[in-house]
Order: sequence, then C-alpha cells, then structure tokens
Amino acid sequence: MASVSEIHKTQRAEGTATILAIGTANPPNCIEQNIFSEYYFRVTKNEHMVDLKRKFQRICDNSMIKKRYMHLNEEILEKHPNIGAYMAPSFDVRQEIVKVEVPKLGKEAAAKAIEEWGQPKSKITHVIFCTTSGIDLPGADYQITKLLGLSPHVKRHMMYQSGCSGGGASIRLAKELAENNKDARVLVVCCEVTTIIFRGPNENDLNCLVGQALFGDGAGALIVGSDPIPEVEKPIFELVWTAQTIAPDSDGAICGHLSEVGLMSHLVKEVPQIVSKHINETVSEALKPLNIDDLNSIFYIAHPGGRAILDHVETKLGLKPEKLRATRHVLSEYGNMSTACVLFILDEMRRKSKEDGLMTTGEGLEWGVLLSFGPGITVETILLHSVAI
Ligand SMILES: CC(C)(COP(=O)(O)OP(=O)(O)OC[C@H]1O[C@@H](n2cnc3c(N)ncnc32)[C@H](O)[C@@H]1OP(=O)(O)O)[C@@H](O)C(=O)NCCC(=O)NCCSC(=O)CC(=O)O
Repeated sequence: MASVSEIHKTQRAEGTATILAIGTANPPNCIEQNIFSEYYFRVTKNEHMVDLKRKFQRICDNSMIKKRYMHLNEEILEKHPNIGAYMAPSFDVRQEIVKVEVPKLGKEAAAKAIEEWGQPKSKITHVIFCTTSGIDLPGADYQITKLLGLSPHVKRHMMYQSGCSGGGASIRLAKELAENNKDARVLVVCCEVTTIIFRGPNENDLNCLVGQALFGDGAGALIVGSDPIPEVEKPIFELVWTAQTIAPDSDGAICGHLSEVGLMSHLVKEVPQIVSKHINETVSEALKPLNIDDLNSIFYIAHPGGRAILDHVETKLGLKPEKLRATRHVLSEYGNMSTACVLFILDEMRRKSKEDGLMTTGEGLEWGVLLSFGPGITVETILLHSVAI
C-alpha cells in the first residue's frame, strides 16, 4: 500500500513552472490619445468645461500614451447617457455589457495562446481568470470555459477586483498550481473592459479624471506548466520565485469602490513616490539568491500604472532608459490595461528579443523581475529566468 508521502510525491511536478505560450487581444475600437480630450468632453456633454478640458489635454499629452482601445463607443454612450455622467446610477447597464464582453475578449486572447501552445485544449487542467471589470455568478472563469469548450472537469479560479496587481497575482497562482500538480497546464486570462470605470469629468475630482486619461481595454492569456514536453512545448520564461507585499505607508493610495455608479477609482497624487520608495528593497529581495548587484544587468516587466510611476521606478533603481523599453512600449500602444499589462509586456519582450536576433527571450539577458502594482498598494514580484531563442 502506498504511503501518504508517496502519494503526495506522485502528485507533484518536478520542475519550475514555465510560460509556454502568450496571447493578447483588444477590441477593435481604437482612440488616439491626442484627440481623446476633445472626444471625452464631447461624448460626455461637458464641452463647456473649457479650463478642465485644457488641463485634461495636458495630462493626456504627458501620459506617454499614443492610443487606447475601448469597447465603449459613442453609440453606447448615446443609448446609456448615465455611463457618461460623473456619478449617476449606471451599474446595471455597465454590468450587462462587461459580463458579456469580458469573457469574450478573454477568449480571443486565450485562443491565441492555445494556438501558439499547439496542444489539444483537453490538456488544460486549470483556469485562472482575473478581472476588475464587473462581477458575476457563475464568473468569467466559467464563461470562458464554456466559450472555449474546455473540459467541464477543469479546475477554475476566479480573481475579481484585485486591481492592477492581479496580473502578477494570477501568474503567481499559476506557478503554485503548475508546480504542485503533475502535468497541470494552467490557462491564465487577465481581461479588462473599461466600461465599468468610464465616467464624465467633475471639476472637484481631478484624481478620477487622471484615471480617465490612462485606462484602456485589453486581454492577455498565458499557458503555464512545469516539465515541458521536450521538442513539443516551447518554454518562453521560467517563473522562479514570487512575493506579494503591502507597500509601507500606502493605506488608501490606490482604491476602487464598486457601487451603483460603477467602479470609482481613487488614486492619490503621491502614488509614483509611494510605489518607488521601497522598490530597491523589493528588487534586491528577488535577486538575493543570485548575487546580482548591477540592476542594469537584468530585464524588467513593470506594470505601467502611469508615466510618472515608471519615471520614479527608473530613477530609484538607476536604470538606463532602454531597461523599461518593453514596458513603456505597451503603455504607449495600449494605455493602462490594469491586470492585462504585464502579460502584454512579456509578449512584447519575447517578440522584440527574437526580432532583434538576441540570444534570450529576456532582451538577451538571463534574469529578470516582473513588478505588478495595485490596490493597497500591493506589490507582486516575480523572478523570471529567460529562455534561449
Ligand atoms: C497622469 C500623469 C501621466 C500626468 O502627468 P503630468 O506630467 O502631467 O503630471 P502631473 O503630476 O504634473 O499631473 C498633472 C496635474 O494632475 C494632477 N494630478 C496628478 N495625479 C493626480 C491625482 N492622483 N489626484 C489628483 N490630481 C492629480 C497634478 O497635481 C497636476 O495638477 P496641477 O497642474 O493643478 O498641479 C502622471 O501624473 C502619472 O503617471 N501619475 C500616476 C498615475 C497613477 O497613479 N496611476 C496608477 C493607476 S492605478 C493602477 O495602475 C493600479 C490599479 O488600478 O490597481
């Protein structure tokens, strides 16, 4: 008869969890950031707020964002004007939209990841779905399982309302599942549709307006598993070590409250300073077993919460400008897609590394750190090991 510890051992994978495929998707409706201020004040019927509009234009100009994608368009806003008000009852209509659109966009990204992975979808054993866009029962994890036609036995994990750090948290959870379950293949989907958070301007709420200049829709998906099948599955990044921490002195700095007016975000002005204040300790802890002192000798995937956050992180860590290239590229092309951002940056980094003929998926370097910032302020850290191209 087998002992408990023998049974335990047979259930565990041997190797480190590895990203085996990445997919991304955005809705077709694209809005250029340089005309967003005009658009935003017009569609929310606030063109009379001339000074605020000018200020918003400056914030948009300084955001380093070129364009964003949004399911929400003028037609929907015409039909449901309460979405474009600053604070009007609108939860039901927002919810009707996101409960359909979130699993749908997530499915698009997941289908691309599954295609790249090249294995039958019956091999997917776990699903992690992460979103801050709405909430429903059964959740988006269930909906995507149905939409993709996955096995009804797939083990699902739903992460609602974790904010932007949910991207890192989902990858951390995927690592735990992949390493603790032999032959597990985990589908991770992070998807955001900003219909839940969009709202018109208010002269007395600049902090809400800052969010309107940053957030965009997008979905990222990964397949994560340990012990890749040689010559069949192609590792992209290894997930070596993870940590989650609440940043000191950060109470109330990033919050979101879901109510009849939709999701209301609160960002204090000092978010960039608070996020960067302890960033050196965060990165050093991840690098401790490696004896790496030169912070420019590794690659970075950092959640692009806003341009100022990246500027502060770059300065504090003493990084050369090219270190945050992939991160800034994603901010510029898509805006802040909350949980989905870090998945887009992983994709961008491996894509560009290959295009540039570099030796590894991590810009030719061996080690890297993924940093995800969200409500709390919560910081998720993942030590990554790149793979030879
Ligand atoms: C938005 C910006 C790109 C704007 O760039 P600028 O160079 O114009 O910067 P700035 O700091 O001078 O800001 C312009 C004006 O906006 C005001 N301002 C900026 N941030 C503000 C805030 N949070 N609340 C209220 N006002 C704010 C400034 O005081 C200033 O006003 P005045 O001109 O009157 O002095 C940058 O400030 C930025 O990246 N900020 C960080 C955004 C952030 O917190 N992101 C986290 C998103 S949440 C996230 O990612 C996680 C999650 O959701 O879970």
